[in-house]
Amino acid sequence: MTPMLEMNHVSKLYGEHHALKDLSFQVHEGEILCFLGPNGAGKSTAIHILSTVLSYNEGRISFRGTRVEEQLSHYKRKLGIVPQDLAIYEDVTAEGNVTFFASLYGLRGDMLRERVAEALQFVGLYDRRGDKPRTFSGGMKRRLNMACAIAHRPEILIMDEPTVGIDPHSRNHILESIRELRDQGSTILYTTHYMEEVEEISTRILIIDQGEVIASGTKEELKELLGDEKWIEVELEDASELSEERLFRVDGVKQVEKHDNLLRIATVKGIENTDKLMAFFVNHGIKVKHFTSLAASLEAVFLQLTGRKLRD
Ligand SMILES: Nc1ncnc2c1ncn2[C@@H]1O[C@H](COP(=O)(O)OP(=O)(O)OP(=O)(O)O)[C@@H](O)[C@H]1O
Repeated sequence: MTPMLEMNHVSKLYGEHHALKDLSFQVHEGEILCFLGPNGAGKSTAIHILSTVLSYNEGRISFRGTRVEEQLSHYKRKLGIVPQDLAIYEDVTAEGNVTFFASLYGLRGDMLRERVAEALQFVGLYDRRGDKPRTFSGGMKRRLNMACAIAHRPEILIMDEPTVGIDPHSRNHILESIRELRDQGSTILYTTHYMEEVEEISTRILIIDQGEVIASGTKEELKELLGDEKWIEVELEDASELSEERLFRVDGVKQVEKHDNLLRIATVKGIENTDKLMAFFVNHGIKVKHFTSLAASLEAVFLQLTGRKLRD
């Protein structure tokens, strides 16, 4: 089946720096595809290129099999974009904001009024439609930002970290709205560095690091990459005396990543090695500040693939 949207071997350079390196992926109809990656991974760059506000150096982007550049105005009408930075007018009512953006997509008359009301209801701001965003909380502004992007019923909704720094109520509202939109037939591309959100809403995930896709799949498929590994995180008071080589003598230790006084140790799942690891530090007179066993999470997958945490 032809993918809805496709990036093929796209590279983006800032001077000598590759923000995207030969990035390829497909977005299929009806999915919630989440881009997960640390700050600077290239998520926003990819989103800006797909939104057509940023050029790229190499590669090809297609919408339903045809190059985007060959159908630019048609493609743009199918898009809904929720940018990372708020794009709303603080001194125009909520209704005025949504009306303005929806009319840019060609909606007029009764249809425009209906869709604006529907979008405001959808994000839970209908009762505040006559108020100006300057009186809104950060979460309400984010929800209004979303209403502006959905009133014209886009086929594909692109959201760039839409929940950064907002209250839990608005965050939950946005996440629930995304699932509902998908149930109504929309396709969603969502970027975040919050793995909890990815766990909650994704139907598929692309893990991006340093401008490259390093893994993709459903969360279950990605967790299978962990195989028989279990990660343990240990914070030491002073790791300068630690011999990493000796750690490998502890049964089950497969990999050790050291960042100052923080150790991340990959061990074989099932071997009861936490006691032995603790004993190792005690026997070597190394004080342990924290000792945590990491759950089989997307964070652990990222750690296994890169040796770093998502938010290092
Ligand atoms: N205008 C620019 N000029 C130079 N370098 C840039 C520019 N925009 C982004 N970069 C670099 O490109 C890389 C990718 O940045 P990008 O903003 O796409 O990452 P991101 O994954 O969206 O991160 P964040 O979560 O912080 O938004 C980073 O190394 C960044 O420093």
